[in-house]
Amino acid sequence: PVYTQDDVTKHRTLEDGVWVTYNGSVYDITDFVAVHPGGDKIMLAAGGALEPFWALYAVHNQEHVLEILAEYKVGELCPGDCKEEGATSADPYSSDPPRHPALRVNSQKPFNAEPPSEILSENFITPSAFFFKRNHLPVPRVDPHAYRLEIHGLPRGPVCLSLEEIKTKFPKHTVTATLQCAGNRRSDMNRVKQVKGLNWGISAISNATWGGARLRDVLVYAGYLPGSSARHVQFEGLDVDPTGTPYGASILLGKAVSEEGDVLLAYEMNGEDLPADHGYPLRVVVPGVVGARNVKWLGKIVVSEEESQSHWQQNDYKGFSPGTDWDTVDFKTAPAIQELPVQSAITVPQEGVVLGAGQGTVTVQGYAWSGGGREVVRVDVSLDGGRTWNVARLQHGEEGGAAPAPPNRSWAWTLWELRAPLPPGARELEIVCKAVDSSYNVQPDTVAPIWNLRGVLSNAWHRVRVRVSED
Ligand code: HEM
Repeated sequence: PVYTQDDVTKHRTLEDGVWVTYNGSVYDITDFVAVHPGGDKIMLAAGGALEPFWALYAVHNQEHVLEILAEYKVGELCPGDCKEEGATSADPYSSDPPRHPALRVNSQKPFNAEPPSEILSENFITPSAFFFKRNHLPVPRVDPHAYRLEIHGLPRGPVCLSLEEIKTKFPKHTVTATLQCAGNRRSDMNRVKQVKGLNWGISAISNATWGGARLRDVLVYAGYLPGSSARHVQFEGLDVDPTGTPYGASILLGKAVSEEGDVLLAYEMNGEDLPADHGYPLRVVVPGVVGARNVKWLGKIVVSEEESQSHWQQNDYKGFSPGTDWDTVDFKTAPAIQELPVQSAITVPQEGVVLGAGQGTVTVQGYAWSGGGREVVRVDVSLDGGRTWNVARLQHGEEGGAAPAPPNRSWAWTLWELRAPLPPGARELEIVCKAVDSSYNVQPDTVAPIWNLRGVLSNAWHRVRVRVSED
């Protein structure tokens, strides 16, 4: 039999059956779940594809694993996008791409979702399927042959480039860079007092290798010369609201033209064409700068004396005092967020888990990152709510074969780990982490003093409470 992705997605529990797909086939693995050597992690794949998980857990790249899987085959997956025709209703989201069911969805339309945090720190490079998705509008379907990028505001006059020209006229450059949503960890602020915005956990952050043309090279081609009075580079997406207004944002021209800014017009993510959710066929990647300025489905660039006048540049993505509320806020008084502050969070163990005292040690893992290319120089971890501290072992990209980042160009996150003896007799641990960047910026210890009405820039010490069993 042939099954659609929808048929597979319906099978996500032991009661309804657990189905997965692999290489175009469908498997009913309900009976295998209890005997899986890797434990109940297998349930993360329920209703979706195995490939992105097996990219994380390379132990599966062996023949005997495929032999086990073959025993559970029940049919084929409908090739291509087998959505029922006629469903192309007036819904502007009807052409959104399929997504992996393991993502934790914060909003379906527009699609906003984060990966389960326990898998976030499994790999230095986040597989694209699990990279957090933050869309403001429906995903535009762009024909790569008809695609054109317009560039305005430079001496050569309006310049228009096809995708092929962007790929062939300019050298390809790759950059490994972490993107973080301004609202990452907003749920911590919500616990202090309700804010407006998607209730992101700790996983609205991910790391990928991006490939494309340098924005600098494209601007120089369009006639950019130092000394112009322009200060900003505005970007417009091809994603539009019902009135036809596109998503828009801007960055400083200085960042865009700097030899060391590494700003890309990216057409590749992790060695493949950009996925639809990440801006196919072309997006901006602005390393060290808040996700919101990394405009996807890029249609237009304007070099200007002015910032982008878009809603998202002017009336959103700004920080305010904890004393400012929706009656008193004046968005004109705060600058648009560009570089983000130093951040870290604990991905393992998860809140509420029970550790076995018999093991004698606890392993704590997480991520740390800072904006503006500032390197993470230290991560401190406490097992007792912040009274005593240990220094975590940092894992920069080099262990994965990446070259060390030059000074002030640490665009990628740092994963870290601490293995420490369990404090004797402790029945409960309050695990805390905090990172230090190369400018010796530190994270604030509590959320309340940095609370703001939009719930952005949430970077207080991350705390996770776990219990220790008696055995
Ligand atoms: C039907 C799908 C799957 C099959 C047939 C399968 C099979 C296996 C097998 C045979 C091993 C032992 C490999 C060895 O040591 O030689 C293993 C280990 C493991 N699996 Fe899976 N697996 C599946 C899905 C998954 C998924 C979706 C995940 C994660 C989300 C996962 C996570 C793991 C982990 C972490 C281990 C390593 C455990 C350890 O190192 O002790 N597996 N799996």
